[in-house]
Amino acid sequence: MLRVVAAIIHNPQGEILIARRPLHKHQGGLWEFPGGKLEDGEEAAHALIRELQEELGITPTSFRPLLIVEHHYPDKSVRLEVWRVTGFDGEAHGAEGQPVAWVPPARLAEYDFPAANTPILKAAVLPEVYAITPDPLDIGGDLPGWLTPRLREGQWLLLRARSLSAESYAGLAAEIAGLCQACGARLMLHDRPDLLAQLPGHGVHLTASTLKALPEGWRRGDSGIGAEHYLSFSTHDQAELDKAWRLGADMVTLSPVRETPSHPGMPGMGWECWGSLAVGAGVPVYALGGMRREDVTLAHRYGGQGIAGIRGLFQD
Ligand SMILES: Nc1nc2c([nH]c(=O)n2[C@H]2C[C@H](O)[C@@H](COP(=O)(O)OP(=O)(O)OP(=O)(O)O)O2)c(=O)[nH]1
Ligand SMILES: [Mg+2]
Repeated sequence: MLRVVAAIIHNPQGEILIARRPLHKHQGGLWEFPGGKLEDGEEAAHALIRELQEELGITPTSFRPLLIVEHHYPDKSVRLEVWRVTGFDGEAHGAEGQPVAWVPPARLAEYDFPAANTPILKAAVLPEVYAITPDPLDIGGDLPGWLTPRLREGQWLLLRARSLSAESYAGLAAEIAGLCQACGARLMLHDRPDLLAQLPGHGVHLTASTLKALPEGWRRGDSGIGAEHYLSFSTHDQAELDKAWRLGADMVTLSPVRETPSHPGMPGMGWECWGSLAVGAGVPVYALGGMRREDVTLAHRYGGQGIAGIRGLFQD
């Protein structure tokens, strides 16, 4: 397997840098995230710095692992180790004569990328905050009413409502899908891939017990989860993270970072342990368990995509 590093580089305007692969190269003519092959015995972080200096004339100063994608082309297999770069020295330009472009994340879909890039393009637009709805019972029953003033464009929402029957959940999900669509928010269904077909939902979040029950040969299509949908799993340890990655997760939550009132007696793993798991997960990881907004910075420092949670993550 060919080991490659690739970079999602952000500028202060929130745009992402892409480059066009020279025609004569593998996957030539398609757009890519700058990067290249590791040299023998080279560390990934070193390769990242070297490739960005060679290809763009910049030196990354702030970066972290984001995801790992293994893809089999008919002619070769690649392992793309994708990093997020949020700070760099120098002015990015096509140092090897290749066209480059700064693109707002929402417009990446207008460019043609190699097939291996599908999960990378999905990861590129993931938010920092993955908000989980409170149970309707805990906020007086009217979740749509509670959500309406709190929903924001670009927000991601996991609709969790454990107190509802399967049928009531489907009805509520339909209503909230409408609210999300109206304001440009994204809806993740809780453990209900069966509803994806009828709802303009964006994805599904499967619990750790569902993950455990899924056979190793499971593929997302088996449950009606398309390549365009986001697939997320709840995980708590290395074994669950590994399985989520093998089953093709686009993102995961990893918990509990801290002990929470909802799981008394379940001690938090703490940031050090959380970070050591998140960095090697191969998939964007959200910290869950006692999160406050200001914890986003910590989640990033420890190699995560951001934070997930219920209380404190909705703006009033
Ligand atoms: N850098 C990069 N490579 C990608 C992406 N998607 C994708 O399938 N690839 C594949 C194409 C290539 O087979 C491989 C990267 O090799 P490369 O041609 O960039 O390697 P390099 O920069 O070291 O180039 P060279 O020394 O061979 O000229 O990974 C992507 O987004 N970025
Ligand atoms: Mg390259």
